[in-house]
Amino acid sequence: MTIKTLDELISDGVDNRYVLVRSDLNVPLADGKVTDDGRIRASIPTLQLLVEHGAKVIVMAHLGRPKGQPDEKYSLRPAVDRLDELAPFAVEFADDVTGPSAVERAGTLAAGSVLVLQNIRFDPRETSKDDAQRMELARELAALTGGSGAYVDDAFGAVHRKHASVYDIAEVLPAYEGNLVRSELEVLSRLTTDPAKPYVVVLGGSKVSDKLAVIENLMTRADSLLIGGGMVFTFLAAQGHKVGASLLEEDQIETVKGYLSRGAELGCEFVLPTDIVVADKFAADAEHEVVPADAMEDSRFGAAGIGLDIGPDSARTFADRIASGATVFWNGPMGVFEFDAFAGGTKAVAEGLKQCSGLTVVGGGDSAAAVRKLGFSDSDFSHISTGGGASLEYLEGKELPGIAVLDK
Ligand SMILES: Nc1ncnc2c1ncn2[C@@H]1O[C@H](COP(=O)(O)OP(=O)(O)OP(=O)(O)O)[C@@H](O)[C@H]1O
Ligand SMILES: O=C(O)[C@H](O)COP(=O)(O)O
Repeated sequence: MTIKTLDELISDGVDNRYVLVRSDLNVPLADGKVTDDGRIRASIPTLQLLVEHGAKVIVMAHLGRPKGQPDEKYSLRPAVDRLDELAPFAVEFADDVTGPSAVERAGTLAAGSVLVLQNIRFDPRETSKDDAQRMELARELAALTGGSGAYVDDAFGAVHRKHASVYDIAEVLPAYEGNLVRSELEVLSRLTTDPAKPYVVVLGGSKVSDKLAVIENLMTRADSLLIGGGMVFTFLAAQGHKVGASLLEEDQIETVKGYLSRGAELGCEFVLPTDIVVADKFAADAEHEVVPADAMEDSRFGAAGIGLDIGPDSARTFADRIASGATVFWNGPMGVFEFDAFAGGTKAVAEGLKQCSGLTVVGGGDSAAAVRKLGFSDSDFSHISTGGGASLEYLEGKELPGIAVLDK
């Protein structure tokens, strides 16, 4: 690979030059306030370096999945306010993408200043499947730099998206890899190239079918795969157990059966929970009880019971396995951690990673938010990835468009 680095851009000289940076400021919000600012913090070092070297920095970022038009609910304003609070430099905001506000503010931007554009996904061309549409937007974005700027991709969380601000822009302006993208790739490559053994992978969360593909790839590398969260029930169903009203992807049961037998052939052990916390409803104040994983419908809620966390015995087993791993990758909460009663499994897994002396990597927006919400700090782990889907697609061995284009 011959990807140009941020250091190369800096040494070429950025003083008084426009640099368009793609950052991932896609953070969770509640009541208009940022509830986990991990991604914002992670985006600061690259911006700061450019500011210190006198660049005129224009940041492109998205928040959520608006439908290609302005929608106040998805305004980047709260994320930008938080960036302004945290960063050692002032941050301006344009309330459109390439409209009059962006053009005016970019035109008057001083050297060593940062301007963030409104949610790039307010423009339907950003995510368009039509190459010409995306390229048209990319050219408008490049025009904000007077046509002679540079592009830096620092949005690791979005490198798996073939979007105008991630992909096409790199064909219009000289393109460089931001330091966040570089450090993420460095750590993740240690999970795919000769990881120290035992290599333990912990998967949970609710996006079951998204994560099944990663299992296929990791089975050939990991020594054990610990399965929790909403994924568990498709695995338990594949073993012939009833799972009540829990999250279940019936059309994936056959695939999972295949994984279970292939895992055994490859020497990759699937570790499933032996007990489950079953509730009467999906709510913080739900009635709940712990039942064996192979007899979920024996709870007092019968077939209406919903599995919302792994049980305490499973949590202990998982934590012990994790603590004695040499390489651990974790994606996806073990239960509905947003409700205190169902956060036990996630907390135990995070504790296991904290105790582990090997390489510990947490990937996934919700997983990162979960560990912080549960009182853990970034220093309890070797690395908390800012990428959810991006880190999974990397581990699946898929080509990441945002990286591939930097190598063109
Ligand atoms: N048993 C369960 N039933 C239903 N939902 C669950 C269960 N266990 C965990 N979840 C939910 O899974 C969600 C997180 O899943 P997700 O797959 O999005 O995780 P992630 O990969 O860390 O996040 P992201 O995709 O944002 O990077 C949480 O909101 C949690 O409440
Ligand atoms: O949250 C993420 O994983 C990234 O910000 C990408 O967001 P997306 O899945 O909406 O493209």
